Amino acid sequence: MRKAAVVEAEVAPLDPFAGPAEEVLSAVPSRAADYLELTKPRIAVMALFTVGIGYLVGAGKAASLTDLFHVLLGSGLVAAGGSALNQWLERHIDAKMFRTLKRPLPAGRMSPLEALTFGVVLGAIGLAYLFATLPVAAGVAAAATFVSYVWVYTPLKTMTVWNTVVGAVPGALPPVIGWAAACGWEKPGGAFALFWVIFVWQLPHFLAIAWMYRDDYARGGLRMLPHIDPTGTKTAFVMVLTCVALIPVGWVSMALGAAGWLSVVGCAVLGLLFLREAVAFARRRTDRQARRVLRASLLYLPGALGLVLLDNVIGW
Ligand code: HEM
Ligand SMILES: CC(C)=CCC/C(C)=C/CC/C(C)=C/COP(=O)(O)OP(=O)(O)O
Repeated sequence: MRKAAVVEAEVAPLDPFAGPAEEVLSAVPSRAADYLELTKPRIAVMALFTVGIGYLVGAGKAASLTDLFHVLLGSGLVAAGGSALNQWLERHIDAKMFRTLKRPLPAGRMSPLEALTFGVVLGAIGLAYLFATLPVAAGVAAAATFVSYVWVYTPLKTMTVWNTVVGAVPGALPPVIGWAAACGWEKPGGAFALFWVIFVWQLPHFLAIAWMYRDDYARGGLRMLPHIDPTGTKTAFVMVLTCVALIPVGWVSMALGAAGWLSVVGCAVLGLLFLREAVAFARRRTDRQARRVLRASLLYLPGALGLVLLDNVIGW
């Protein structure tokens, strides 16, 4: 009995914000819940938030609810399809890791063909929808996101610790999809500013996760930085360095025409709060502190991007 309780504790995912959303998910009929799980809904929601910010900042006063709807729907389908294909490709790896073994494929609740079909159909419909309704640049950016996430980043996870830097490219492209939906190929400076914020943000975000699940990743044969850094000093160093790089993002965004003074000050404050958690991790490299860094990352991103949007709305 005691042993079962210990295994259950190991299997349970470390969820920074476990709460009512879990209850809602578990209330959904299991077939639908399996399809939903295949789309990694929480990451998708945050990614769509960044798509929306990209569109609204890019479009400015010319923003239209119709185009916002088109870009969110098309990107949502592409993101969902990409996540399903990521899980299809990694089904054998996911079966070896406690965090992922309850997913529909490793748990045997869904066949690989079903997941593959679901991923291809959603991805294709999403891309076709974006090309049909918005400037071609939006479809191109979404296709680049899809291909680099599924076919470049995912296979690299077992090959090199640099996979995280590669994975940060598709992670940072969603605001570019939004921007491209508004501006096409024009005014790329603002799109670059948003790309940069999210690119850099992902490194401390994921290194916290990689540290918490380092044994699990090793079991799955995935090469993450803690794998070659058992003491955590390198992981902490990169985490601190990338949090420092987040402090001037508001200023860079202003210089590139995507934000104003509110973002300069606000992003610096948010960056310092994030940095404080990373520095605490550098001092005490515990799972508990890594989880605090993850939680800080999940507060930083909506906060910083929300400020950038507010700055733009004030300027309209
Ligand atoms: C290199 C890129 C990234 C990697 C490898 C990564 C990986 C992960 C993993 C493995 C989790 C689950 C943590 C857990 O089970 O406790 C997670 C959580 C999360 N990630 Fe990321 N992520 C990346 C980028 C992003 C991006 C671009 C976004 C959205 C803009 C995002 C949003 C989230 C959110 C909202 C959560 C918390 C929800 C959840 O636990 O499912 N991540 N990330
Ligand atoms: C079109 C559009 C909006 C696309 C979204 C692209 C996006 C948000 C990519 C996320 C990047 C990423 C590497 C996430 C999770 O890692 P993982 O897949 O390694 O996580 P896992 O270990 O849970 O499988």
